[in-house]
Amino acid sequence: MKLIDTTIPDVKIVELCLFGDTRGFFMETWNKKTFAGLGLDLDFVQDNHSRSRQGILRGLHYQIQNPQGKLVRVTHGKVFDVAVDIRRSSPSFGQWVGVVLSEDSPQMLWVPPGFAHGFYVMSESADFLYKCTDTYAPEYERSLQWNDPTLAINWPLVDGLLPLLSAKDVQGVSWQDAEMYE
Ligand SMILES: Cc1cn([C@H]2C[C@H](O)[C@@H](COP(=O)(O)OP(=O)(O)O[C@H]3O[C@@H](C)C(=O)[C@@H](O)[C@H]3O)O2)c(=O)[nH]c1=O
Repeated sequence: MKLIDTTIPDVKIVELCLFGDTRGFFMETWNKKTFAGLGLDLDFVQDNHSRSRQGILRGLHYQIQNPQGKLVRVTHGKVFDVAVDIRRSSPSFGQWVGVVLSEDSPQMLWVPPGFAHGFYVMSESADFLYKCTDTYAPEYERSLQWNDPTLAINWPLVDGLLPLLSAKDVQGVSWQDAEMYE
């Protein structure tokens, strides 16, 4: 297992060790000690699994209190996964990282607390799994507009079609009006 840097130092791609044989493959996807050895000393308290069809965009979400760090991966399909730094005090405040995660590549993404997170489904459908460092707190949940012009995220939209959003995400707040972390 190793970490790969992204353009935002706190966001890491986690490259997994995949052992393939005639039966298929095996890989460790979470090992507290190994992660601590890589500098990510994490305590997870919730695991989530969502399934979405092509063109769905979930996000960009964050909790203004009880921020969640998320270790995310895709077990079926392909998504474009995005983390936006919304910590005012951070040198990378307002920057975003986009990474393609798919069933074909043994990679996960570490999205630390203090980031808004979202993903867009590029394949026919996708299964998205993630571990969280804090529990779901809907009263603190916020949705940041996926297509805010200040962020200008380069979503790889299939056939250039607008993504499908939840009612909540349609009401996403602009970068200008969004509550941020200090
Ligand atoms: C996120 C979440 C949702 N739910 C419920 C609330 C609701 O009825 C249903 C669907 O919730 P949502 O529409 O918020 O699900 P979704 O849009 O998939 O929300 C997720 O999006 C991605 C991008 C993230 O980063 C996650 O942290 C989370 O915010 O599931 C829980 O019970 N626990 C949870 O942790």
